[in-house]
Amino acid sequence: MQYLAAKYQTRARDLRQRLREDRQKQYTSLLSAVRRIQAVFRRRQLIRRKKAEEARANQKAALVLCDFGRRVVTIMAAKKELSRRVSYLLQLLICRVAKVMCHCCKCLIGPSMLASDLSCMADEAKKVIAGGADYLHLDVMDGHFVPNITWGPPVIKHLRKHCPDIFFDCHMMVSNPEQWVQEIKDAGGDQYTFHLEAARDPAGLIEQIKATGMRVGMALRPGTPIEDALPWVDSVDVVLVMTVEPGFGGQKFMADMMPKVAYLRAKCPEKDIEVDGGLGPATVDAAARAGANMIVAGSSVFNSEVPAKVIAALRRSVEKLGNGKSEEELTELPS
Ligand SMILES: O=C(CO)[C@@H](O)[C@H](O)COP(=O)(O)O
Repeated sequence: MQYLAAKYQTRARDLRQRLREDRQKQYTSLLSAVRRIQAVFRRRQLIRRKKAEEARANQKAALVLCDFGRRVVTIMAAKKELSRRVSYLLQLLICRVAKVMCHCCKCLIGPSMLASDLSCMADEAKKVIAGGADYLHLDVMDGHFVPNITWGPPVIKHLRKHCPDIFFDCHMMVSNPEQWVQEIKDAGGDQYTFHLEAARDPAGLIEQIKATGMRVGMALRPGTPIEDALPWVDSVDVVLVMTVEPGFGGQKFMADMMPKVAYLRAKCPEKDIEVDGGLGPATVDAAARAGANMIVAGSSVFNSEVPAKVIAALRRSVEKLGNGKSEEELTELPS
């Protein structure tokens, strides 16, 4: 009996020992797997940080070059030695030579609902959300600041019920932007973009918008020089550079607005820069190269049989020409 008990005790001890060793082995291999994964993440983070630092250094040098070039061109244009168009082209060239590109701002695509079939706005919104839209661009027009009327807070409020999660970027083409801040917030707006040309007290308006918790956007008509916006750029979240005269969809993209975008990108490497008007797969490259990261597109998205394809094409352009991603890192085009 004693012999048997001793035998089983020894066996049980051996078994416990083996179990302990197995657990130890499993734990060690799990630990080394976790360490390997951590190392990969750390390496990726380092590469990303290095790229961002390089981009920032390039942009600083580019900014000095841009500033100098633009000053010369502006002085010449003021002395009527250069036409406005030639001066813009020269500025664009200066920005290009200065390699104002590659930023780390996330690419966001916002279909403009103005181009949708407004008799079934909610379904149209759901269609582009399913197609990969990052946000919806909602053009509020009052028939005074622009020669067209669209919708206001009540329509936005109803749309919000159908699309509870998507970001609403409200582009306020109105003469009195101070009047609608709270209404837009209450209707479900996430971003309030006012036109600098319409604001009586931009600093006060920016504070008013911020107090509601909405993101602040500042839009510029094509004729407004970028210099007019500089005092407010640091206080807003997004600068919207209009690439058509505001008021209507389906207009021709104004490539001569790109120096504004490039200049702004060089000055503010981390700011969201939005472009709006005439953007589609055929025109987006110029905007992406100049440094825009938020792309509003109406007709090109809603007139397409497959909006998801257009949205992906716009995104790829910004990722490639703006973020400097390699071919393998780009968003895949849907089949
Ligand atoms: O704000 C506006 C027009 O004022 C834009 O949002 C347009 O709605 C863009 O439409 P497409 O030019 O892309 O068709």
